[in-house]
Amino acid sequence: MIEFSSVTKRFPDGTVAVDALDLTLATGELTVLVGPSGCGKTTSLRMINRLDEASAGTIAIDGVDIRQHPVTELRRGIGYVMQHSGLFPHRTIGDNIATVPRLLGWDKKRVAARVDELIETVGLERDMAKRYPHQLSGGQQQRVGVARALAADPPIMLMDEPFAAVDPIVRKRLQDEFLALQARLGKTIVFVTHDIDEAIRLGDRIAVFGEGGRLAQFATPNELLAAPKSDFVVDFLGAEPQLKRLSLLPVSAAATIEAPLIATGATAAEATSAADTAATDWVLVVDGERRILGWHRVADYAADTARAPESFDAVVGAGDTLRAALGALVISPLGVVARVDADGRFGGLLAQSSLHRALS
Ligand SMILES: Nc1ncnc2c1ncn2[C@@H]1O[C@H](COP(=O)(O)OP(=O)(O)OP(=O)(O)O)[C@@H](O)[C@H]1O
Repeated sequence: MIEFSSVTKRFPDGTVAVDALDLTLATGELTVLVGPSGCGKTTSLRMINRLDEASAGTIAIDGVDIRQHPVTELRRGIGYVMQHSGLFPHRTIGDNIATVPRLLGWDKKRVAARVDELIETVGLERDMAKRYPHQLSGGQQQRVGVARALAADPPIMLMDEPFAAVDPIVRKRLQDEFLALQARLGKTIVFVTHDIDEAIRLGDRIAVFGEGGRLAQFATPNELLAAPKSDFVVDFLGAEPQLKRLSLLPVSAAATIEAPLIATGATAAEATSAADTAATDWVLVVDGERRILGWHRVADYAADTARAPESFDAVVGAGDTLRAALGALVISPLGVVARVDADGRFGGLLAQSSLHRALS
């Protein structure tokens, strides 16, 4: 746990970068500090590893004031990923990653094994260890930056806009990989960005900073989008907060509605009864494994039970988000989306009311 208590940072020229910050960052969570330029995010981050010293207040890690230990000891437990990767340009990738383990006096074999392991962990090729930073793409350099910060397996990681310098497609890939990595490693991460969408994607919790280094709101992404505390936060969240919420919620978060299902070869009476129960004028046809074969209007089916079903493509997987469900819903001829499991078996129907209830 990292705890800011009434922390203020005033620079010698009088600039108040952080103003009376109270903030508790939970162990094992990824907390994002987000806000407009100059609002004190980086300064807050740099105070945790004492690259900047607080002018007033205290910062404690697991209940111990960070000033109680020598700085070198403090930093040993804190990985730091800088904007633009901050790699040493004249050292190879391997040597860059090995920086902290060597400082800690690990023997050569252990350092080499750790470098190999980390290069793979962050999704690079092993032979890249011999290259120099300028021989890598921006995205690859950022991966090396992450590997270097992870080298001594610190419990805490500070990340200052680590993915800001790469294009949106690479950024999204790095974010996905990083989320998968964090799911495995469970580090306590403090992540600075000015990009609210990145904050929403990555954060377990988000601290929104306002002008003058004051905390505007601290909440989970869903809480933030559902109940922004001030006009400033509303503005900062940007357009379509409800769509952003849908992209955070899994399909499983929405209640399903009654589904008019029939098996192939069902009688007209069975189809009518299924449709009546679900208050529809159509039915979905499933096979013996509950895989969707298509749909019929009940009236058409009653006239000819041998007719081929219409195709039904409005389908989402259980692991998809409600935003994907909404995308499928708007092009669904029946105004519903079917949830299916990994084997394509029917798992329930969602309608607009399902999404509405999930958001309210
Ligand atoms: N060494 C310094 N001396 C004086 N003022 C500083 C110093 N470092 C930062 N500041 C000021 O403190 C304020 C907060 O800066 P900080 O870098 O923490 O903001 P930020 O939210 O991280 O901004 P950005 O997103 O642009 O990086 C700014 O007004 C900045 O100009």
